[in-house]
Amino acid sequence: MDPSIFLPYSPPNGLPQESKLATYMNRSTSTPTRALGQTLAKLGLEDSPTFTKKILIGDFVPMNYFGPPSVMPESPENSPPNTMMIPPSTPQVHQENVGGTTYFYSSDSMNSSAGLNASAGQTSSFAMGGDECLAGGVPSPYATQMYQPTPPPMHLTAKPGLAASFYMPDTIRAEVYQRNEDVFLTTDLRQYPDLPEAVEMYAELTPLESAAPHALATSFRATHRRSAEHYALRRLHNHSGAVSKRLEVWKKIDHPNVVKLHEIFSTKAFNDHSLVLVYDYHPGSVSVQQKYLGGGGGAAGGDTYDPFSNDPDAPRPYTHQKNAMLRAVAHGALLPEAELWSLLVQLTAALRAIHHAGLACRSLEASKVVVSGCRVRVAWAGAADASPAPHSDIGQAQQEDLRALGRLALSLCVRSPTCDLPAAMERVARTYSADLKNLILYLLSTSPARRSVTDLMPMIGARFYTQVEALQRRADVIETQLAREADNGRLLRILLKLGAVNERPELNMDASWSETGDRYMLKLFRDYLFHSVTADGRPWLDQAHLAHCLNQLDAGSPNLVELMSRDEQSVLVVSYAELKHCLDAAFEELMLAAPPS
Ligand SMILES: Nc1ncnc2c1ncn2[C@@H]1O[C@H](COP(=O)(O)OP(=O)(O)OP(=O)(O)O)[C@@H](O)[C@H]1O
Repeated sequence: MDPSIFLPYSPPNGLPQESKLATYMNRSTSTPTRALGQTLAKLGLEDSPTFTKKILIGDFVPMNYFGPPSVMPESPENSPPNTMMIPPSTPQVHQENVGGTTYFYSSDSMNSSAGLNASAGQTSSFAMGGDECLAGGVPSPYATQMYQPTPPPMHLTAKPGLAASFYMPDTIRAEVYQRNEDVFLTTDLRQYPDLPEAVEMYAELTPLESAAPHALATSFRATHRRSAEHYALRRLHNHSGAVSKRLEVWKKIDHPNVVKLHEIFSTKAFNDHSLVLVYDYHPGSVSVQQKYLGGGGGAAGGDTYDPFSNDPDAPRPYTHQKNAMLRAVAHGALLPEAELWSLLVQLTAALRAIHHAGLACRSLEASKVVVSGCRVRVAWAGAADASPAPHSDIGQAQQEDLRALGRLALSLCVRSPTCDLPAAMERVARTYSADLKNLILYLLSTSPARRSVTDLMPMIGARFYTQVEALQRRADVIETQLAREADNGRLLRILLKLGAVNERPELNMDASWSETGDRYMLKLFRDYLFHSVTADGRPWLDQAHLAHCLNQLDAGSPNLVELMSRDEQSVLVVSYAELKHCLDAAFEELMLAAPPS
């Protein structure tokens, strides 16, 4: 921020020279004290016992955190914090002693409309969005993009309310944490003594599956040595000979339902001639096989019957009535139809992209489709194409992809990796809609007529809109949470700055650095934020108040705040704009002294 935007400060007369405030005022040449609202008269600090080292908030307990409509800066970065309020003359600082406490304020500010936001309890808005951001009828572009509304006052003990107002819903958080956790999970690498430390630019190889003897391919999570990004590596063992040119086309496929292929290289790091395909790593992914057809809950988890078992004692599907089917859905044995459509819509979208690129998937099976959250992706895309296959007809392979999708859909319907076709179709007919049955029949068709993935669209029909709607709703929820978290990140950055400045034992051999100049003001502000107490001396913890004050600081609001010295002898009335300037200046000083990163 340009320091010239601040008016020069003329030292007041008669400050108690021994006070820290005087030190501050004498040293600071850039930060004027100004603007005290009418509400000063309401201050109820006279009764403060002088012997206690605490900052009373009594009257400061906010009835409403939003101050009166006030002039907002055009932008915190490039505009003066309150040019519209500051008269062009040098402000005169006055002091007044009330009950042993000295207040400092400027004469010009006596007529200021800016109130002591926290103490006044006024009901108008220090607006946080929309039209409320208008200041004196002038819309502030910065104000309109400021923050989520400050939540109503809530105390740190009120957990349920806090969770709703400040933190993201548990479901989203659990999903995020699960993904974060995934990349920290490590396998006991002693089980893999032959694993190289690094392969080309990839290190920290962690097998994604247990090692199978004589496997033709293995998969790893790895970390890029330069970017530290995680990638999924597919190693094709003993791959000698040419690499298909199709892999270059696969690299160009960038689709949300296809795991992206980035790089292909051969290596001898595994003591053979391996070909390694490098893909995006999607933490928390499990294969459709694992999620729906393998271990875990549901029919495939072993707690339900195999409807197509040859065992004559096994329950036959046709003996079950419709309500038994519905019960099975309710207990997770059968997949709800909506979930099936979601999987199918996403997989047809993937096939559409692959086929339009003139490629074929060739490996659309349950173990090669991965799910993370609601997203379904074709994994190891192109790996089946790694070796050139001169005799393969791509059109034929695409027809086979559609049949593979039909088989996968059928397996999901009956929750079994293998099934007898007529019996499975009968079950689909009894359990699911005719549309789903017809789609599967179409996909499984062996008719010589060439079918295209785009033919599937009319069969999916309105279900496509349901999927779009569901995705949009999810996006809405996530965007709302993102907005909150963006605010939290912003507040964290201010706190980090404050933390770096406050109580710093020394800077550039100056042991009093954090106690003098601009930093003294920041120390008092920190006390006001975190160490306020109630009238009877108990800690006053109100997260909404903290968030509100930090927001005002970040915005450089012209609203005023009272900062009391620890000896309670002085009260400094200062605007958030000034505090912001102090913080920026102090932090810049730190940055200059810090070694280059
Ligand atoms: N891009 C990816 N990001 C994250 N995890 C993935 C990715 N691709 C696959 N996985 C996960 O890696 C695990 C192993 O996949 P892989 O295909 O090697 O399994 P597999 O069934 O053992 O197959 P194969 O026997 O052919 O190696 C699966 O749990 C799968 O969910």
